[in-house]
Amino acid sequence: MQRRNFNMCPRSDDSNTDTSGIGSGGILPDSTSNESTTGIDDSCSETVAALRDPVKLYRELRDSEQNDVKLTTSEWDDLDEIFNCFVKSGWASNQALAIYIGLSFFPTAVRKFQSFFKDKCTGDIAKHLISLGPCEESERFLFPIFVEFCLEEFPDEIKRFRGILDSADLTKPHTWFPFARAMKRKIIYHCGPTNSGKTYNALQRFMEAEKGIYCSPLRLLAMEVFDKVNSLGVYCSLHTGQEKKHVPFSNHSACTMEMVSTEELYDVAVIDEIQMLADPCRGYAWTRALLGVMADEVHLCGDPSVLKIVRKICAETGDELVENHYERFKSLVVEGKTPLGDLKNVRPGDCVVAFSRREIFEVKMAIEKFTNHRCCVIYGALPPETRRQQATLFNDQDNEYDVLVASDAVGMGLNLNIRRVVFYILSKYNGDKVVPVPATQVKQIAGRAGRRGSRYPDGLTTTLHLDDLGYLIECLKQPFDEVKKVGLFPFFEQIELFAGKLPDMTFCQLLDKFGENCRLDGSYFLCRHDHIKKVAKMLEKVQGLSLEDRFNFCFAPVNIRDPKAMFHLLNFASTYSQNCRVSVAMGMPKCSARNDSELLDLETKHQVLSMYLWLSYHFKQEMFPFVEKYSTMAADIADLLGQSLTNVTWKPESRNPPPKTQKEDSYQRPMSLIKEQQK
Ligand SMILES: Nc1ncnc2c1ncn2[C@@H]1O[C@H](COP(=O)(O)OP(=O)(O)OP(=O)(O)O)[C@@H](O)[C@H]1O
Ligand SMILES: [Mg+2]
Repeated sequence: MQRRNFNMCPRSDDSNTDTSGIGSGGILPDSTSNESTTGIDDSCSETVAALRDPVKLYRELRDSEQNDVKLTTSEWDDLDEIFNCFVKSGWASNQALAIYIGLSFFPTAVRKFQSFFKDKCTGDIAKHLISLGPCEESERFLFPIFVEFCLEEFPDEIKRFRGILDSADLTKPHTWFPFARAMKRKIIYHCGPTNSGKTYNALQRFMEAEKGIYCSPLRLLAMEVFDKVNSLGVYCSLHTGQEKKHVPFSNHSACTMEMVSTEELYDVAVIDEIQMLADPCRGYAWTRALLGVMADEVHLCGDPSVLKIVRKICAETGDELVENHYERFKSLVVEGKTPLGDLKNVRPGDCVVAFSRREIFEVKMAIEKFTNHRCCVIYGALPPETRRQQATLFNDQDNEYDVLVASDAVGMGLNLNIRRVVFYILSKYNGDKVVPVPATQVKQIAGRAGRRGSRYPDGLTTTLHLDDLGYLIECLKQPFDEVKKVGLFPFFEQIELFAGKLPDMTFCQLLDKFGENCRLDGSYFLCRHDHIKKVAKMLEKVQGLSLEDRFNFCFAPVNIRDPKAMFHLLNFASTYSQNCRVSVAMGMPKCSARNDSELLDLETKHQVLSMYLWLSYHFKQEMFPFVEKYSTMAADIADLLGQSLTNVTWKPESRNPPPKTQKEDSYQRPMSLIKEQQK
């Protein structure tokens, strides 16, 4: 492994080699005389101490007898204070990483060094240090001596920590895919705003190719491409975490990003929504696809935010990069002077966007109560099949469902007959507090209005409240932020190697340790994995799972805030660990939901079945033998959900309501007009 690259301490790996360049640099002629074992109260000798070669200085201390230096009590206290400062020094603890003294071991090492120093120090050194006091300069004086001390005293600790770091090395990720590196790939970046034809053009090449793969950010979009391509006469299969539809004789496939193979050869690969490289949670899947897919032509579709970093990555991989820039077919118009004001003013083709399940239903019910419009709904907890059914209902002209109420789940890539996007609200709960919706997301969602080829080719957008209009305009005007880092997450093999160095840790502790110790190049970040850790923690009580099984169970698609879904996942893992065939212990609902808790129950039931199907494709299939039965059940529940949504007449609840009390500095929105009306 390469040595860590730090500002100071360019030591060679041989701990017996003298260190040049550590410390103040000015080295006096060799002075082996141990002249000052008694106190020398002399500023000249203090300067001498400052200038001495730390390596030699350490050796002298080490080889000297116990000191008989005479210091006053307050001077000893001063020395302790200096060491207290040293042990807290961020600079010193970071520099110590260069010799593989880890952050957790650093305080112990410093305390041992402190005892050693107080036992052995000579008067001139002690006085010099005391004269510096607890400050950066004293840290810089002590550090190189500390380095020598550690190298001699803690070789095992250093070796162990070095092993850990070596196994948590995520640098140079482009070298992880030697087969893709052996190819001369041509990367075509379709770069532009929403509704500019990026995906359309990439798909043209995809369909012309002998063999192609389309990688989607969402199951729903993969299904849309699967349908579209098959309808145009190109046989195409579908491969998502939960579903494999093999179309006979097909050479084309539409998959979700996580499912793309880096072992199969393709002529054309399409990686859609490439800006998701920077997604804090799922970014690693885009990075893996970009670095690893084995295709002669790789088409990337997305906004310009990741263009620079893609250029950098292509320079590292040696791939040729072609950039195709696009403009929006028709510009998006903000209805500047007239916010909607009242939900009574919705018109056919409007999509009202809210960010919680409760608000979505609140809006739907208000519109249906106060107007003659009927609303379809799309939100994240709905199965893709139900979202698609709702989208079709909305797109279809021959019915009364002419308004859509949706969450940000509508934001990516979908082509809907939307004339105007109306933001009911421009803040959302991020799991911690209520924050303004990020500008990139606002643009993405507003970009759903006025799609080319739809019934409304001219797109409009506005807000319900006048107060929010300024923020909407600001978001649309903002240029795309340039992304500096893209996501990475270790493969199982990397975690396994790491676990080998820390055999007594639970999987959850391993993930924490990996996060603390992993090394990354400047263009990469480690993706957030709180979700995985939460599942790992729950599965700790399940005995008998191999590390690989645990790893795979932790990636199962589960809503960690839904206790019922978590309970089922725990059951699946327990049954699997006992080597028994896994089934779902759950009754099948007979009719559509009559109230909100029944609707929530349908959503959960579908998620549980969907999780089962996912597990069946990620574990030995014979352990999950009821795939057909549960697929049918899942489809039936998706239908029931669709029926339920058209009949909603009750007051909905949030699945995960945000805390009631809001901090004063958090984003506040005006109360909805409907609520005011109701008051
Ligand atoms: N050359 C074209 N001929 C006919 N239809 C087109 C053409 N280009 C794009 N379209 C249609 O315009 C709509 C928007 O195109 P597309 O989905 O490719 O946009 P996009 O830039 O990928 O948008 P987003 O960023 O939202 O994904 C689609 O319905 C697509 O079929
Ligand atoms: Mg697109």
